[in-house]
Amino acid sequence: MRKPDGKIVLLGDMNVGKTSLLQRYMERRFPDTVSTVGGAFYLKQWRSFNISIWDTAGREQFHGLGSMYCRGATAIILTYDVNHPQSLVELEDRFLGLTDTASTDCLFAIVGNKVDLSEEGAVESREKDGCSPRLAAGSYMSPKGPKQVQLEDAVALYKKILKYKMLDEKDVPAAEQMCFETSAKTGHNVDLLFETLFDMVVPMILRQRAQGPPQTVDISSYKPPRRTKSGCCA
Ligand SMILES: Nc1nc2c(ncn2[C@@H]2O[C@H](COP(=O)(O)OP(=O)(O)OP(=O)(O)O)[C@@H](O)[C@H]2O)c(=O)[nH]1
Ligand SMILES: [Mg+2]
Repeated sequence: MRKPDGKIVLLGDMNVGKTSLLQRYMERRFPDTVSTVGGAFYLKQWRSFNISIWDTAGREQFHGLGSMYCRGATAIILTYDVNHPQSLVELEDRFLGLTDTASTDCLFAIVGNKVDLSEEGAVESREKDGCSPRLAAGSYMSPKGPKQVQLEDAVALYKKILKYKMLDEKDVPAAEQMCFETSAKTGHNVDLLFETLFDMVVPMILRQRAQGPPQTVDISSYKPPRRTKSGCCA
């Protein structure tokens, strides 16, 4: 198997929907999932490039593995559940530190999943199904509450990440471009998320290729200087 050209890693608390997002994108469906053990990956061919996408376990007991999965990552998707504010807090408290092993120019996307469970998301998906928005907005049809985490909260986290990584806002993609709200259930924004990242990862792969392999010293070709009589070691 050819070595992948780029690596994308999904991180985030358990139950936020990392596996579901990946399956929605790769398999075009929303199957029942079981909580991930360790990690698993898919290979995606994007143009002429092979990109590996790693799904990781959010459960605390697997936390130690996170930084291993992030090693050399070209992009990291930090995932939270828009209906659980604590899952956004966990991204900063528990997951950001795991990304220290990623590539130095690693991209970060912040993804709020399960928007279909909140009022706005629910109305949106019913509109798509042909229901009138007026009816759909009626309380008897919308037992769902408002979204608990706003997009601005994700944007604020993105800016904190830049600070943590000591990156300048003008050198990286804008927060508005890198914060997404998705639903693995309806497919809302899922293709947009992955394909935006693939398009951003490709120039990084090309840049890394142009720089060539890391500079190393070939000790097999090293010839020690010949000792002479006049030399101090003679
Ligand atoms: N309504 C709704 N449910 C979702 C969505 N995404 C995932 N779920 C459900 O949330 C639960 C957890 O989803 P997973 O994809 O297994 O979550 P995970 O982040 O991979 O969890 P770990 O593997 O334990 O880290 C499952 O019951 C999914 O069906 C979504 O967009 N909308
Ligand atoms: Mg999972």
